Amino acid sequence: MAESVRFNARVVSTHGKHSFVEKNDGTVLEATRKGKKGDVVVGDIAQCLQTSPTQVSVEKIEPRKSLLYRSDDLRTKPLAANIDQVAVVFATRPSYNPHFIWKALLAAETADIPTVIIRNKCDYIQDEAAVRPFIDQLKELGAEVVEVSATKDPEKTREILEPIFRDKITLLIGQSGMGKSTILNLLIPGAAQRTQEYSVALDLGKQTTTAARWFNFEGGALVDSPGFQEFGLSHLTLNDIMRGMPEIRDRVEHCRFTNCRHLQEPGCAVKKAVEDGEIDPERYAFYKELAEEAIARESGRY
Ligand SMILES: Nc1nc2c(ncn2[C@@H]2O[C@H](COP(=O)(O)OP(=O)(O)OP(=O)(O)O)[C@@H](O)[C@H]2O)c(=O)[nH]1
Ligand SMILES: [Zn+2]
Repeated sequence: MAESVRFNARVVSTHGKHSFVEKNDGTVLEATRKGKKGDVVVGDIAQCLQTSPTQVSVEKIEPRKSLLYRSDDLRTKPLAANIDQVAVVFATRPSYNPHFIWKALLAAETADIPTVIIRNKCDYIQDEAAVRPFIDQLKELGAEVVEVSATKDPEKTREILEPIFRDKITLLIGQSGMGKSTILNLLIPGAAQRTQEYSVALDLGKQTTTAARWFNFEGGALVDSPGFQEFGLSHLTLNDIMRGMPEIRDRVEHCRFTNCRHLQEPGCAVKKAVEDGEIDPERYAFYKELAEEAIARESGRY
């Protein structure tokens, strides 16, 4: 093949310095990025220059329609690019962390990406009473929630999820063990095995695939992210947090001070709503924790 062949291709997985891109015809090629490290994100459209029959060099990344981040104390990492929606999978067993789901909602809201929440394992009917208030609250917060049982009723699960995922690029996230892989494999048989093939091709071993992976699905795509227990938000500002929580955002105009941070300020409409039982104390505690962290970060920065 001529060395000067150039084309655009989708980044379907990243592994440190290496990534894989998929051409329109379905061919997957190994890609390297010269000079710049770590700026290739799953979901990116990469301008490629073919360097061998199986390899390309990424020359440039096309402008992104969206970019979702997650962060820890040390750094902020892009999770996926160009996604249309985030699907958060959770189940009552093993136990879920409400903060994980709230943080995912907040991160997506800040990145201007809609969210759908998938409650899996609804065959555990004995957990129904405990989980219902949480689901009702998610709906009140404006989230779309669907309930499925990927192993007990795969047919129905497919019926519910197909129309949600069709023609869209969806990032799947969830804490470990919630059934994300089961759902992915139900919709795209063999998806989990394909993930391993990438690692084998690069001789990376099974453990090294830690970034997101792209799978074409019915005119759109499912992007699988690694199971993680925490969804860090240290890239958000205090303003992002206030604007990203509907029950805070809707009350700020009634606070006495226009720059109210809803912590110790007198005449705060948010704190009043907590006292009056209109805002869930747990949601306020979640806000307070994130807000205090953001304030500490912002004051440390200047
Ligand atoms: N009872 C029940 N079990 C399920 C359901 N869906 C998945 N499971 C089981 O839950 C366990 C975890 O499922 P996985 O699909 O591996 O979970 P995951 O979210 O991909 O977890 P990680 O691989 O750690 O990210 C497996 O034993 C599944 O068989 C369900 O609808 N009901
Ligand atoms: Zn206030």
